[in-house]
Amino acid sequence: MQTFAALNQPRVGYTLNIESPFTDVSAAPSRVYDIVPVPNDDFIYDYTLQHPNTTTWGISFSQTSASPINIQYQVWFNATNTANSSDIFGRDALAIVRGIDEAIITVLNDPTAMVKANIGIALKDWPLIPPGRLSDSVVQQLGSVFFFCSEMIIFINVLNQIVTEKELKLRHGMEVMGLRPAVYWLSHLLSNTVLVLINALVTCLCGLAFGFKIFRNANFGVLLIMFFLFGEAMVMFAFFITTLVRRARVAVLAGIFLFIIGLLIESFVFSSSYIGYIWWSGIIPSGVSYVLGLLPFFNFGHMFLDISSMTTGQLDRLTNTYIPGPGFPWSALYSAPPSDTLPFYGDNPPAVPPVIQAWYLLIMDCFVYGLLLWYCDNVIPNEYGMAFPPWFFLTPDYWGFETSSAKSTNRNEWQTHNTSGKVMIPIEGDEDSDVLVERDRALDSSYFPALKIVNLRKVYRNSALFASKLDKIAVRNSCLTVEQGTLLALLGQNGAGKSTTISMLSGLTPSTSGDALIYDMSVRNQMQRIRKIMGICPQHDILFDDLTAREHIELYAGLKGVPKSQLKALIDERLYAVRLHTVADVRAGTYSGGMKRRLSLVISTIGDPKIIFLDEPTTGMDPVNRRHVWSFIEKLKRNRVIILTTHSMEDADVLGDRIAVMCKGRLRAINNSIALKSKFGTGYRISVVTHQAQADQVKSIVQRMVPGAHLDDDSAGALIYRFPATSMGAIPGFVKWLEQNKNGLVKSWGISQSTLEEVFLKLIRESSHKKQ
Ligand SMILES: Nc1ncnc2c1ncn2[C@@H]1O[C@H](COP(=O)(O)OP(=O)(O)OP(=O)(O)O)[C@@H](O)[C@H]1O
Repeated sequence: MQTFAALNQPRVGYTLNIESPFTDVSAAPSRVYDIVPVPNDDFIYDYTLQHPNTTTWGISFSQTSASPINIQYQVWFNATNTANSSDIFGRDALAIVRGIDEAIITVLNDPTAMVKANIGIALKDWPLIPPGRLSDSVVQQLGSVFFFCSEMIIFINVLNQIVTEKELKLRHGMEVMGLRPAVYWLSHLLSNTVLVLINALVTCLCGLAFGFKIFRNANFGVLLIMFFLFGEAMVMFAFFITTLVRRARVAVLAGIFLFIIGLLIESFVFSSSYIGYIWWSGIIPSGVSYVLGLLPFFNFGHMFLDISSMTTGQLDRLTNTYIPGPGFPWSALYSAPPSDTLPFYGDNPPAVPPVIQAWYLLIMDCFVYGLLLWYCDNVIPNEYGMAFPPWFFLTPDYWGFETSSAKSTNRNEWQTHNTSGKVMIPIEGDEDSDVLVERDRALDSSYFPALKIVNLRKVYRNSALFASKLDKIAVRNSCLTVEQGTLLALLGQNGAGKSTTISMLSGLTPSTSGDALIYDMSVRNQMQRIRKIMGICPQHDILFDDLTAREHIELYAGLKGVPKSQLKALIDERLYAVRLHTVADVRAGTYSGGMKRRLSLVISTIGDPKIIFLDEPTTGMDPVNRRHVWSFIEKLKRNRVIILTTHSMEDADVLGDRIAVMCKGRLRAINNSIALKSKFGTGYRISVVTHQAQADQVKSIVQRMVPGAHLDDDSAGALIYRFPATSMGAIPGFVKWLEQNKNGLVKSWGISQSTLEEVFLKLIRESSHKKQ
């Protein structure tokens, strides 16, 4: 055998271990050997039965006579090793037989050996033994891929869920109502940590139930923590990615892309120990493994390989069989896998780090992605363009240490800052006198009502870098004031700038220039404080389909810090007020459009806000419920400021203490309903029915009593007059005359005032003729 090994060494690398490592037949081999001598034939039988699939072939020599020496040998092939059976019975068999023959002839030709031998070959069956567990080798080779996939389901779900909340503006809705970003992320982290833990536990228990060696031979805690840390690192990785995308569809696609990258790494790198350990072989610069350590699936694949090679065993590339590993106790975490479970690169095993390092790297991944999430979430502008500057973490405001300017506003300084030297929109020749008065009031440095808007302007830029003709000026230097206890109704066509005004005042979008003071707090730098006293009913309902009306109120009451003891009474009272009490425990996803609006309205009133923004709150409401909502809003007015935008003239007429009409981003008119109707309306319409013969007489009386009266219609004694607003003073006397002559000169009469709708249409018509 020595001669056989020596002759074949240059060809196939076989070496003979003179000192047999096999003395105890039940001891498992601890590494891959080449050719080893064993005590006798029985040893081979027993060994093969106890350690299936660990040998390919054996040779048994026997001496049948002493003189001349007869040597007989039998070549036994392991028939259970089906992977390359054709080689064993074909090419390999011939090669081995030829090799042994050459060795014997060499020995016989050695004059010093004095050996005479006949060569005889006999075939013998290898003991038939059950094949090894196929499933173990599959787990060894594909386990990291399989278990990686189960974690990726959570990863993609996190991406989809968070970006959907962003897309549907649910997150911002909650933030405007007082939710802190840290609380938002922590709640997601907590719920996903529970999911990850359950997933890790189920994976380990299933692995044990199916009897995979990696689960039976490794410490349960080690596996559980490995799956858990991997899941957590993937969740943090997903959180970070959500800051970079705005659409749920893009997020899912990004998730699938990363899933495929991870899958490739797991299946091509870590399913083979030869490639899996190459990072520590010296062939690749050592820093590469640390950079790759930023990918959670790299660390997971590495650790899975360590554990599986010490539990399931190692694939012997020579014999294509698995050599069982020594197992993976907890203590094995602190050292590198034994070198005989590692592949060799040349003559050297790789310098693999301790197994626990993969844990440390996974924990590091959690912190790195947590930091990136925190930074990007603050710096990357949201859907509305709000973002902190890149150095936000250096500002005391961010950390809650309010600077004196953020704590309280010096009214004089604020006023000077927002007016002097600022570009004011030029006053047009025919600017409405009320608008001019309103502007003066806003610029008055001694007048500070609950809400004061000065020079507020919003330009939606077409390009982030430079101004262009395509920029959209949504609000043109608005100046407005609103007293506490009043409701200002904002009217305007689609695109007039109403929602943009509300968005700037509620901190959803930053203003381009100008500022507003809400109870002496600036919307530019004191939004956190303003949010504590603010409620908003946004234009589009921000509701969770799976929550009931009651749960919505509980959620927002929690954010607003409403005491639990007041919660039940609050829910009952508010839901009854808008007639949602009968569906308090029904999921909001099943509500009609009008019901959703009413729930959004109720939400905006939670926490006793001092200022409430209602953006088209009555859209889609039937006349009955609209009246309930009117009386609810009417009651809310006391001690508050309410800003209401609407397309319903009725809403504005009934609720608005003052009505402001916006056209193309500019304030065109502002006053109470009666004054607006008088000023912009067509005045009064009076119809007088007389005898046809006396019509001329009545006409001359009207012309005398109401000089500006305009006859719109005259048919068969029915006269329809339009009295301009300027002739208001003459109306009482004329009405008196009509009553005195009723049943005489006058058969009957009627009077009606211009509607707000007529006023609105007139203002819009006039505005469309003006140049911007
Ligand atoms: N995010 C945005 N990017 C670019 N332009 C915008 C954006 N939001 C609004 N605009 C534009 O600004 C103008 C004012 O829009 P805004 O939504 O404030 O009008 P509105 O009066 O509330 O209209 P509606 O009654 O339809 O709600 C519109 O021309 C609109 O197209």
